[in-house]
Amino acid sequence: MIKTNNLHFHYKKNQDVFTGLSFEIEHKGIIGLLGKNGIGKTTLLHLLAGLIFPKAGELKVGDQFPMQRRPEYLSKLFFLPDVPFVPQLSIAAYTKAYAPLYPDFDAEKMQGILKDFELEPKLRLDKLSLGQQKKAMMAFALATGCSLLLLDEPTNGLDIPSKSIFRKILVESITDAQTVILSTHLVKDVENILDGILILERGEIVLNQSVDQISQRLQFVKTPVLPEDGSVLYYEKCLEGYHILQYAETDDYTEMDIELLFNALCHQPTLTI
Ligand SMILES: Nc1ncnc2c1ncn2[C@@H]1O[C@H](COP(=O)(O)OP(=O)(O)OP(=O)(O)O)[C@@H](O)[C@H]1O
Repeated sequence: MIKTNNLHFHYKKNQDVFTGLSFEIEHKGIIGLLGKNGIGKTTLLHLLAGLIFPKAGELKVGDQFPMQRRPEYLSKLFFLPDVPFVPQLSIAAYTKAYAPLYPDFDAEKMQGILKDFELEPKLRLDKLSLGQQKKAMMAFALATGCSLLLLDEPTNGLDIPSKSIFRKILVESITDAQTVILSTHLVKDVENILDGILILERGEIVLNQSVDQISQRLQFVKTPVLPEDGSVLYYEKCLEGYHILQYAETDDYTEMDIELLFNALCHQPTLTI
């Protein structure tokens, strides 16, 4: 479980990023940390990775405090930054040097993912394009078997085929014991693979629910005419007329549109889902 309680953080005085952030994530699986540019997604991942420390309040992952940077926590955690740091090593040499830090590292899995991404282990990491570096590091991250994977903007810089390979590999690789938190402002890139959604807006978590809970409570409907019965929580104009978000009144399942939900919560952060 990930728990923050009254968490405060700023880089510079009088420029607060978080002033009392409190939330809990109990479920495992793939969790999308969504929010606009500059809202604090990377900051939250850095705090979870123990790279920066809370100014006040509590941040706990299971029974560990990330800021203590205990080896037993760090060996179960992998953080993949938006722009990965890569040494002047081949993928194979990097793996040989760093895999021993992760007790559950699966070399076969790494080879399989590299193959899916069409990368040869002999390639030098520092000579790859940004997208290729991200794919190589993604392969390493998934092979670590860490119980917490923090992926910052994982699809940023990937071409269109690589984005769908990434989604497929991620879904196939993750076990029930793992939690992946992936931050993105490209919500369409991760639609359909998320188990949970965390939306950050103006220093607060405005949505923290599983996709199942959201699908049970909300309906996403396209309609030529805007209902005037007060059932509409949020709407956007579209080619077919209106794309509306409303509370589910029937058991009919509708396909979730994360972008519509995200926009609804950015416009009305107090909306109760
Ligand atoms: N090293 C830093 N020093 C000072 N301010 C910083 C630093 N890193 C981030 N910030 C500020 O903290 C706030 C949150 O930044 P953060 O990078 O966490 O946002 P983000 O949600 O990840 O944005 P994006 O989607 O653009 O990556 C922003 O106002 C940013 O300007």
